[in-house]
Amino acid sequence: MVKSSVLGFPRIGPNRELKKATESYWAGKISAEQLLETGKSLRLAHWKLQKDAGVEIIASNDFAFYDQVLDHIQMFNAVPERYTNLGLAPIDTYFAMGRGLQRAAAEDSPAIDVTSLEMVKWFDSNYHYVRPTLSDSQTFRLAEKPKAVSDFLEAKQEGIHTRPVLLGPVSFLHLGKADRNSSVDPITLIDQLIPVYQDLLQQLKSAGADSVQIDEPVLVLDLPDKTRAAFKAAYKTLFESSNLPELVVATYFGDILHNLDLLKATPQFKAIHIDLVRAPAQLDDILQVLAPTQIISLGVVDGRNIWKTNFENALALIRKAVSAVGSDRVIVATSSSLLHTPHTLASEAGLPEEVRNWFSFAVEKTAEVKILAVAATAEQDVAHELQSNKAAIENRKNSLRTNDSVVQARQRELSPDLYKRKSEFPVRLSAQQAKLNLPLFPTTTIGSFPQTKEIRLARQKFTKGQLSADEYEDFIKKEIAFVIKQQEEIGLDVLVHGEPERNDMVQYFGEQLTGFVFTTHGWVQSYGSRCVRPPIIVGDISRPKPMTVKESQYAQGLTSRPVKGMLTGPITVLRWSFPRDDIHQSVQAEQLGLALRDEVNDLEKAGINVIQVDEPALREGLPLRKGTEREKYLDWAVKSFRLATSGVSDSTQIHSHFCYSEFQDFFHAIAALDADVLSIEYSKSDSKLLKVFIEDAYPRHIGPGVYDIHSPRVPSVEEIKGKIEEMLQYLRADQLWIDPDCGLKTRQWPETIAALENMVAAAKYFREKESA
Ligand SMILES: CN1c2c(nc(N)[nH]c2=O)NC[C@@H]1CNc1ccc(C(=O)N[C@@H](CCC(=O)N[C@@H](CCC(=O)N[C@@H](CCC(=O)O)C(=O)O)C(=O)O)C(=O)O)cc1
Ligand SMILES: N[C@@H](CCS)C(=O)O
Ligand SMILES: [Zn+2]
Repeated sequence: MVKSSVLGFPRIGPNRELKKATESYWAGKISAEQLLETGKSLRLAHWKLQKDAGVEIIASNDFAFYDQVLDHIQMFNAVPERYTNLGLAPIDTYFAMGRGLQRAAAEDSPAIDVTSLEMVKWFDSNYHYVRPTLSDSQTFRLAEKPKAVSDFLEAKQEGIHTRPVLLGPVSFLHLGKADRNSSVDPITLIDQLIPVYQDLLQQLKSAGADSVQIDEPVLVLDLPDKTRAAFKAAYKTLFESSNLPELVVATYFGDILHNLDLLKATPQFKAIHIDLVRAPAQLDDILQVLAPTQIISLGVVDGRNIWKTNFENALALIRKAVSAVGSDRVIVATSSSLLHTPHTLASEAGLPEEVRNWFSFAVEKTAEVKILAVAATAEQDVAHELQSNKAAIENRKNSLRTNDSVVQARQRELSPDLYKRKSEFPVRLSAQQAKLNLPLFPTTTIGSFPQTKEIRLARQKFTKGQLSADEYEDFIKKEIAFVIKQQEEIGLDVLVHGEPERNDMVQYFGEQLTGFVFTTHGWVQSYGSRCVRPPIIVGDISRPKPMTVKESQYAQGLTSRPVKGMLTGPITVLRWSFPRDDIHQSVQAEQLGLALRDEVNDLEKAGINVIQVDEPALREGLPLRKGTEREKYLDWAVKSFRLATSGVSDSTQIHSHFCYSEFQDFFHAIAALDADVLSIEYSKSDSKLLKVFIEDAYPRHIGPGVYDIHSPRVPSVEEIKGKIEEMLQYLRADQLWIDPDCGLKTRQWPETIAALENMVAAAKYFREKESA
């Protein structure tokens, strides 16, 4: 019998119960016990719904209060000393690593001030994980009550037999980094880590787990030889241990053909899971190398998008595997964890019926794996489901909703001059300076200011019709006026309007463009308690009318300082939405580039002289492996940005922003954007990262972030001065801008003002020093 399997389920709950409970706990409104209770009820609900759907292989330990990698850091006692020293309860140590902790001294406790561990993107997704941060004297020790074991037992107690999921040792180390003041290469710690896995796996076996899913997603990457060697040696040692459960190695987000020898060398894995949504062509080769009793787990239901699975295509792959190895050695599965998909379509009352029938969220995908597993050997038992799937796929293919002849005609007429600014940077810079007259070390922010409870509530009231359009507009105007006043008082040089009118930097644009539809409950976790509701691209995209001009123009009218117009770039809108899978993403990016070009030009016409086009997702879109695909991607991605930004005059200053600092592997593309000013995330990075700007003699302006915005802690003036000093080792004073790592929407006002005041003071110090 072909079994069905879900590699992991979204944990936030149908109504973001986890987010609400976690934030309430942080605010001191509920106890740790109440938070743990919410976690437990979500886990049980999610296991139960999978069981009720008939899924045979259900994951446990896929739940996390903040992040699953952070869970492993704590489970292996790989917690840096600066957190263990604080004497906090385990759950608070956990959150301190996730989000930092700053607490004033009280009678019975000293002051606490720790930054968070670095958070980075999980492969090419919009999810962030907490990076294992390891020291030269690193040791690992299994927690007394490992979470993977207690979660397994919790499910068992409810009569649900699960397959625990662990992040594998090679991925754990490969995704980690050396702590500051350490230089350890994480993968060299593998021999110390393996005994911990041995112990954990044995404990899981004793608890009753017959099989464990061990995720080694790094197998889809180009791995250095030392990491490949570590994989072979680590699993050789593991498989020599007695009393282990069966191990299923899971890979996702790409093919593993370039690392196939590693799997050939480890035939003891009971099963191999592969992502056939991303890389269907790998199936043939994998089938060739399966060991005689090894099982193949086929990831045919997309864990990264919301489209209904094309059952006919999926069944073709499943049948191929069944005929090669027999039905008992085939599992039908989600391509990856369903973490990246919203909870259920059942909550979406507002979607047009035609479109709704094209989608499948986590609950519906859970049903899909089961239907496909049954269909593999007993098609007639699910004939009705197969028929309605076919009808939905056909309906989407033939829908008029997807085609807009005007957009398509405009795309056919694009000429090379649309991608080029009028003059080179030096000419533009003089024109911009003449207009803006900015000091050395100009200060600015990245766009958003605190999205307060009042702002969100006002928007909610407006959406529900409890506030009229005029009332809402007045409310937003007041917010903008407040933000402008604060910035003037703080002494910033280039101001922003603060983005109070935006629910999210992508959703807001999607809502104003044709070709998109929206959910009301389609939340997906982005990091920690933060969620996003990605819009869904269903058809050709265009901009019926200006999207941001009113707010920017209003803000500019309130001040004599320049106000930056603020847009989200084509690649970021594309990647943080659920894209179409029926046309190439480059076509969608081009449509977005054109829509944004119109907006940039309209902003300029409205008197906005500085325009920022955020592209934080540019890096995420980079194919995970090196090679020609990367260059092809970068070519169309850069073009879409240039299409959006090249229509302006020399004196209009184009900024772009990236909240990551890893440019090394595609710096040429960042340079090719030809933006006048780049702001990048930097505060938690090694200063050597800036070397790339010197090596390439980067001529334009750069604002590496001087403080972390994910944490409520306020950086001191001295701390910020230290950062600027570091930057000056690599960047010229006349090209350096001073700004935070990213937008301030998740912060509260008091810490925002305090941090920005310190930032401005630090900038002024260098400004004076330079002109002395
Ligand atoms: C810059 N980042 C972003 C990413 N992806 C995006 N799509 N957007 C981004 O900004 N990826 C990388 C990073 C990740 N960073 C963040 C930072 C912050 C958030 C965040 O704050 N998310 C909010 C939800 C934002 C939103 O859509 N808000 C809506 C709805 C608000 C809401 O919950 N309303 C309540 C009622 C009001 C109340 O009680 O508060 C409700 O509907 O029940 C809005 O503002 O209107 C979050 O809360 O998690 C995400 C990613
Ligand atoms: N302008 C946006 C960029 C976030 S990446 C903001 O400030 O929130
Ligand atoms: Zn950012």
